[in-house]
Amino acid sequence: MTRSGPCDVHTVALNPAIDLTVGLSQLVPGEVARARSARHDPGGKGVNVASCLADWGTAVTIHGLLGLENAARFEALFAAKGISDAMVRLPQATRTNIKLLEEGGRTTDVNLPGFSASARDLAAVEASLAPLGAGALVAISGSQPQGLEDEASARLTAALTRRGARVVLDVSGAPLRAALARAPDALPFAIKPNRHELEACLRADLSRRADLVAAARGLVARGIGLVIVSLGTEGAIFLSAAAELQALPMALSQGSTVGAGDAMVAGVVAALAEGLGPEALAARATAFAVGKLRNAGPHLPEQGEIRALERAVAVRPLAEWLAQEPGA
Ligand SMILES: O=P(O)(O)OC[C@H]1O[C@](O)(CO)[C@@H](O)[C@@H]1O
Repeated sequence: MTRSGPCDVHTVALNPAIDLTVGLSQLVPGEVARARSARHDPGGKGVNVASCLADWGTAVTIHGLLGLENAARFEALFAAKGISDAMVRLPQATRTNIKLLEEGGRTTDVNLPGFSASARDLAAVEASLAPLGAGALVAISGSQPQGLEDEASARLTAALTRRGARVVLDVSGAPLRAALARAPDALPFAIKPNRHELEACLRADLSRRADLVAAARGLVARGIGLVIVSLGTEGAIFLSAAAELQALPMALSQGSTVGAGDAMVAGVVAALAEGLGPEALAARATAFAVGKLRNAGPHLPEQGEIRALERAVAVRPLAEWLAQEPGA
């Protein structure tokens, strides 16, 4: 595997998780379910992003917080994939999140709150990111542990942005709202909410395409370089000052959808690191997400398969998608 990338690439996971994926024929709430299979994978958004980037051949360092009690599973992943480990250890256990995967691919996630962290722990993560400035690309992903202020990810983003790093931020809820409330010189370079997360953050109904696009354009006008909204089987929209695009994946395989969004973030980071233009970036990000569906755990298929998927992604002007409002 070739290592590539003129940029210095990093990810941040403040609240990683071991994903316990339980295979069931069907989930019926309130009834006893007999599991057909179970597997444990090191996960959490920042871990998944780092793992997919490493599979692609990008040299990557992971930062954030990790429970000392069950760190071995993560350390084994980092060692196997050559991921540089700069995570701060807490004398606790990393959470286990439950993924109930039914035949046909429908997944129900039960995400636990995880360990508690303090302002001092966040300061230790900030210290590990302190050397990063211009030339660095940093993906900050996932929820924040209990004990940290809603501002935690926004604060890391602001410091990195002010030093000239580009931050790709994939958080939701109050942490996303806090990051978007910042002054233009402290905003992330890119965000990737799904439609529901953007609606919750902006407290707006964005079910109509026109409203969704207007909201995304508003964020670009405020100074976010790249706004990506993921739309499940409808693909994703990509808006920047340079281009407005929709990328539509080919027929999807029926694997667990867990981590597909993280793979998309990894694809965005890989594309930015390689200096790809907007169309190629949209195709790369979508191919990573589709490729991830084919694999259990935080793993991408090999490069050749991703490049074939990339060629099969349909990227078109956003105006075409906008003109086809369902029910209009
Ligand atoms: O940090 P959150 O929002 O609780 O999400 C964590 C979950 O998301 C995933 O990263 C998938 O996106 C899982 O690996 C993990 O269990």
